[in-house]
Amino acid sequence: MTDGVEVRGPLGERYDEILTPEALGLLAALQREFGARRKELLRARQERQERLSAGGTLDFLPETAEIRTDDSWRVADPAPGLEDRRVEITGPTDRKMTINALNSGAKVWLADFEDANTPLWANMIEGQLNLRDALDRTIDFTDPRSGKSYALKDDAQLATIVVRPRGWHMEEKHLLVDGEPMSGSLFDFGLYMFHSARRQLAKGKGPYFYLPKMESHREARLWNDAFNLAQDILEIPRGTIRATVLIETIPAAFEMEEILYELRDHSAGLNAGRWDYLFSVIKKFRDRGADYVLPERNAITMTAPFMRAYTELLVRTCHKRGAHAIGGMAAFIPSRKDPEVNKVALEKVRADKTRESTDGFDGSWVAHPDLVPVCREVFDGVLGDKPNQRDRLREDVKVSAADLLNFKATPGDITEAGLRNNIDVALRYLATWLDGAGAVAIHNLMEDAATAEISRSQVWQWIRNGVKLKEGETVTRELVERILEEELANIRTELGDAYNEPRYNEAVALFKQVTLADEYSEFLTTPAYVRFP
Ligand SMILES: CC(=O)SCCNC(=O)CCNC(=O)[C@H](O)C(C)(C)COP(=O)(O)OP(=O)(O)OC[C@H]1O[C@@H](n2cnc3c(N)ncnc32)[C@H](O)[C@@H]1OP(=O)(O)O
Ligand SMILES: O=CC(=O)O
Ligand SMILES: [Mg+2]
Repeated sequence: MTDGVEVRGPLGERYDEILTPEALGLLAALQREFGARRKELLRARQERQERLSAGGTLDFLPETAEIRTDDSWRVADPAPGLEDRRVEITGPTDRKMTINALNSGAKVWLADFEDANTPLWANMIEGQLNLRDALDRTIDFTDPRSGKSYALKDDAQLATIVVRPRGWHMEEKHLLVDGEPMSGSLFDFGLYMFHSARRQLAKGKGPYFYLPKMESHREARLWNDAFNLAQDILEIPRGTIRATVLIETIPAAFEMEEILYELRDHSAGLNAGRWDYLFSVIKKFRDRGADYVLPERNAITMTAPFMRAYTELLVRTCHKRGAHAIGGMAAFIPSRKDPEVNKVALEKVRADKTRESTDGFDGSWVAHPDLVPVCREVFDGVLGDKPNQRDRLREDVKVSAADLLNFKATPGDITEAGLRNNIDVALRYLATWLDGAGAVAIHNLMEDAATAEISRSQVWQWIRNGVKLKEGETVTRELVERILEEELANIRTELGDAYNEPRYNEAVALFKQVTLADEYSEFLTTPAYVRFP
């Protein structure tokens, strides 16, 4: 037992290999050093929210202008395995998907403890075991249901692993340090560092991370300090870690350059996390009336002026500082059973990746192994043999604060079908999440924590602002409750024997909590997490 550390989660098979006294010692050191600062930064988010709800706005920070105008600094050179990132596959860390993702032909695998993951204790610990086993090449297994066997290809053919820990808002309630639940971010980061950093270095790569849902450069500084402490404790040189930051909140879009600067010795660039970005826009301006109400989710595309402003600025900022700019997730999922669905998905993804590669992104994300070839082909078209296009400076891009906040120019409506879709998708997703899976295909689209946040937040915002549907009816609690019952009945009929009554009952309760309550829940996953043992 490590002093002051209490493991509250059950100890499954081989958990002791992950929760060693030395690993717990690193977690305790990280939590003790940074736990209070994390809470302060979360309070700062709240204060900014209060200012926005009271009519304030967002702008580039005057106090950091010097960082933006100083042309002399650049981020670290790309680390081994991260020079060429033209295709990145994302996904959860269960055993089968770990092998499939590593074998997929993508350059990078984002091993996800965030949007695509339900933070069940078992998922968190077994995910770490799977990552470690993959590095030791002891992960081969046979699926007991299908009988299919899985094995890793040769190391040279495997994707580079980049781990995405949970965001700063999440806690790991199964691990108490001095009586308090520790930060989920530091838990995921610390365990991966402890078990996998040296293994990665032995393979000529390194401990690499994707950092989610940040709202300010001060949060990036916290990560940078955590990197330095972990590297010092583990006696790994500072600067070994590399981290790509997801720009996926609207406040962070105003601090891209400062975020790169804070992490410059550890930076591996920025990624345009479009789904959480949309969620953040809705969340931050949720109380601000009609001018801030976006069209229904499926109507908002990456060509909406405010989305273009954000992605164009991201490429410009990254390349100015020598950093990679990585594109986001097109949600269309291919099908091995339905050729028409497959064709549509491939066309949509091709169009999305074509826009990104033309804009100057150095690579992009896919959600499924069958999308790797199309993404690779599109980026091959602009990159050829070059590993990236960081030399495309995009000095033509001029983006103002008003461009980033230009929500009014977004084409699209709010219809009853849009409201029904938000309710239906949120219910199905919540039932899946509560069952332990954080990503699922619904109506041929990938759904994860970020997309579900958009659906439930739109419902809350439309009620709060008394939005009128295109058909004429005003969105009220009563209307949402009526449609909820209707959509639930449809799901029950469609699923038949597979309908899981208790799970859906729980999903309904959670949905009501996060859409009908006066008070807005900052994150869907916070009240959802309370429902786990
Ligand atoms: C907003 C954001 O943050 S985006 C990033 C976070 N979201 C994600 O990462 C989602 C990643 N994608 C997924 O989880 C999955 O693709 C899903 C849940 C959407 C669909 O999965 P499935 O229903 O299993 O798809 P499907 O049946 O077509 O899968 C075919 C095979 O590909 C595998 N596969 C599918 N997606 C992935 C993936 N992302 N990584 C690894 N393997 C995958 C499946 O395991 C399956 O393998 P098998 O043939 O050996 O059994
Ligand atoms: O994490 C990615 C996103 O789009 O959200
Ligand atoms: Mg996200």
